[in-house]
Amino acid sequence: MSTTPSPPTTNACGTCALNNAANLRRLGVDPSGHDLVVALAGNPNTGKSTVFNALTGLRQHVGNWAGKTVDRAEGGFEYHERRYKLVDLPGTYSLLSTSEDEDIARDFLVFGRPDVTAVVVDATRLERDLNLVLQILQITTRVVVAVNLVDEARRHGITVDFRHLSRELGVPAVGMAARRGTGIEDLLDALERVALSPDSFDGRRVVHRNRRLERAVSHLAERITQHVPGVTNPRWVALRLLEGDPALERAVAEGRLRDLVADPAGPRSETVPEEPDA
Ligand SMILES: Nc1nc2c(ncn2[C@@H]2O[C@H](COP(=O)(O)OP(=O)(O)OP(=O)(O)O)[C@@H](O)[C@H]2O)c(=O)[nH]1
Ligand SMILES: [Mg+2]
Repeated sequence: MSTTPSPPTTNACGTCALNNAANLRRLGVDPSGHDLVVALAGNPNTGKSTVFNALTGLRQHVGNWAGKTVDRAEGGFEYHERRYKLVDLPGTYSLLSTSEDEDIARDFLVFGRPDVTAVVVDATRLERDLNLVLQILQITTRVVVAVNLVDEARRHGITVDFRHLSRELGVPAVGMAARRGTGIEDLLDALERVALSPDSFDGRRVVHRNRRLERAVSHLAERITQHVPGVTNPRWVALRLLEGDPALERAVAEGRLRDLVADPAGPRSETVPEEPDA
């Protein structure tokens, strides 16, 4: 497990999103001129745009997602002399591919493989919002949970135990009141830690209580890993294939699965963290 971050350059960092530039461009995001790529995800109305503005100021560009009518904002910021590209994903309650917004957010996380994803959640609706966090953790464990609206929560007598939340999820959870700019520094620090030392975190993966489903997912995930060494999220791919996800089925049929889901640096040093049986 590496705890000493090395500067991320395209040549030195095998797992950085920049090595995935072709896929990023296909998704309509040009990462050139940046060292790291950060996605901003979250349920609608949790303060994503407020966080986005607090991080990027006026340095942002607004357009559409490639071939879609859905708005896309991207911008940049610098932190500790590294240039981060920030991509605002559409607000969604899930990633189950039941709407164009969900497709866009999901495809960006799976195929764009950002270095880190900040998931903005509403401190007054944590239970609802953690559903999306758990779904995202199935795809990538390079996650920071930005618990926004803590000022609003306080007014309702709600306090959040961030250390406990972070321990339970296996990734950093930081408190924010983005409208006042509170918590931005903590967010930046957590984004940097996850982006530079992703292997230091052990994001929670859901294990299915249905044994037959769990067996099928594990079996298929193993086959996928054999077929595509370096695949970053074999359990997620397995689950989607079992569900009959047309995009992934097409990728398998056309032999493109490797291009979409594999790490260019080859197999990662860690295995997918598993939970004990519930
Ligand atoms: N009290 C309080 N209000 C906030 C905070 N952050 C955002 N808001 C307010 O919450 C509302 C929604 O914020 P947005 O930033 O537009 O949320 P969003 O997630 O981008 O919303 P959609 O793009 O519509 O999904 C706005 O009225 C913000 O001013 C905060 O930290 N505290
Ligand atoms: Mg918004």
